[in-house]
Amino acid sequence: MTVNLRDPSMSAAIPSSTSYPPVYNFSVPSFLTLAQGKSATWLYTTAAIVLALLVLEQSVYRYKKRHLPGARWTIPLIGKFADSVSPSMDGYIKQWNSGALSAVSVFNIFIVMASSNEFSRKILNSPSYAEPCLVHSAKQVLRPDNWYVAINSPLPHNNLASRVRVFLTGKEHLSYRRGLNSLFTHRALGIYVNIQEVIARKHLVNWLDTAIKTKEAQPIMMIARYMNMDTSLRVFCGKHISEEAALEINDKYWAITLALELVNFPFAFPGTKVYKAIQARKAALHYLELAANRSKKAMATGAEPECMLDEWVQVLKDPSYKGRREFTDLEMAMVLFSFLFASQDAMSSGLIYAFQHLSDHADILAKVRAEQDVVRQGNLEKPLTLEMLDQMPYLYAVVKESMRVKPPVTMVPYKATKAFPISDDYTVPANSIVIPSFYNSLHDPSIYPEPEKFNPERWLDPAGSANQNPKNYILFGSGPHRCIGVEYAMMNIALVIATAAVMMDFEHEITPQSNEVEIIATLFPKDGCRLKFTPRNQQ
Ligand code: HEM
Repeated sequence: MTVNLRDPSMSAAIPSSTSYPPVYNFSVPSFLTLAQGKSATWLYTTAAIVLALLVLEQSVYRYKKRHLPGARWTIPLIGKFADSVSPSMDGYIKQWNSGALSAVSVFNIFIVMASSNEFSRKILNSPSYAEPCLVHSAKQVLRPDNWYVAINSPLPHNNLASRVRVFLTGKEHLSYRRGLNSLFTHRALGIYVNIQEVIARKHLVNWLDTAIKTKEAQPIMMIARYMNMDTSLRVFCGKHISEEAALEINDKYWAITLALELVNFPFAFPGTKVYKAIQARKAALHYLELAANRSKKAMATGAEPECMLDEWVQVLKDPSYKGRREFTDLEMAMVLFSFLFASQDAMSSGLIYAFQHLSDHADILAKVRAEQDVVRQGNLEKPLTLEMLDQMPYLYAVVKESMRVKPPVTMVPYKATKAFPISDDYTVPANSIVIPSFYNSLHDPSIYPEPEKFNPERWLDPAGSANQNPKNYILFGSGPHRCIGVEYAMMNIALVIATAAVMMDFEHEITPQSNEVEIIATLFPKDGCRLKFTPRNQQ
């Protein structure tokens, strides 16, 4: 991060009240002197107040920062706003490497960045001191009238009816989340894997068709995002959502990704990014609500669950289910939307880098294929099942390693709800943002020798340092808010690359931007990962 420090000596150049205003050599009409005298006083007062505020701003920053690494002075009013507008990986790495804890201020919001595994885990596992917090635009997109209020005001429980619950905190979060866990059981994943397989094949066939026509490499960024969205919507809603609706949600969802900047125009006026994102959310919620309604009707006929909604409706009907209660269509839709919100960018990033890593390492791709041949017993059309995936340790090592090298989510903002004594010599001031970062944990050379190297083998040795230090693999978070979709996410990325590996060959067109990272909510290769596909064995 570049530090554009304002020269502290500049404050000395501000004229003192004794030398200002300068004396002019012309006479002032008498009717103006009174007004001039008043405005001069007003000017002095304003200047004094501004100066006092600027001094106060610096003092508060210095007081909160104490000995932590970080700029000695904060840029008045905006702090490191410029860095947050166009974040760069190099900038973040510099910040993380400046210390296990470091300080930064943006628009007078005091931020403590934690880069070590110890401190990052401590933040994630200290719910009585810190809780997740979303950037302002995310609150607006996720419906400010629900989850945001849910966290900040002690409303009676039944008033929480139409809120996205996954970002709740404390006991309410725990009990709500326990209910959602039933959507990711082994039984449920068994239903999803069939859907994922069908959707992945459908999209990969389309990728191949286009490639055969154009005979050129194409960036997979947007087509992979679409595959991912289609998969999520089918897994969540099955046949209760139409092709057209899935397409519309996908088209509009990009507006949501683009709105997830740290700082956005504060009002959602038409034309602003946040406005477009809110329109996209409204469209998505409309279709998801319809799907919830259709699922309830289908399950009432005694049909077998075919998607996440069906599974949920079925579980809720079970008289022995502890968290049994009614969920409105809108409530269900909002939970599904929060899953989309939590997963679309992270999953797309994970998937795109998995393709990039595999196409850059022919030897590793060959091993993935060899494993596929064995488990599929030579039948490459054979649909994958959970049991088959369980027999693919190499494939899972590839997925795990790909996301270690390029973690989709590098940090998660939390807020200190009270003074948080994070270390022996530093207490995070109450109401500061405190950000656990994952990158250094995942690139620690003492745990992952040659950390930049894509080396799936490191996960195959149970006694190796990678497997011996599972706490370092903090990619999905830790503690009460750890990602609820871990298994599902791993399974989906594994399934897509396994299917792609058996269906086609892919060649990476390396450009000067291939190894540069673009941060759009999550990490992406700057050139969108340009791949040339050909049907396998038919080059
Ligand atoms: C590669 C894909 C994914 C990555 C890297 C990822 C990463 C994360 C991370 C880092 C967190 C925050 C954890 C914390 O604060 O300790 C999180 C939370 C969450 N994730 Fe994921 N995630 C992924 C996929 C998914 C999927 C597929 C779903 C759902 C279908 C999902 C749903 C959620 C939810 C609901 C939360 C909030 C949990 C809570 O507050 O209790 N994620 N994820």
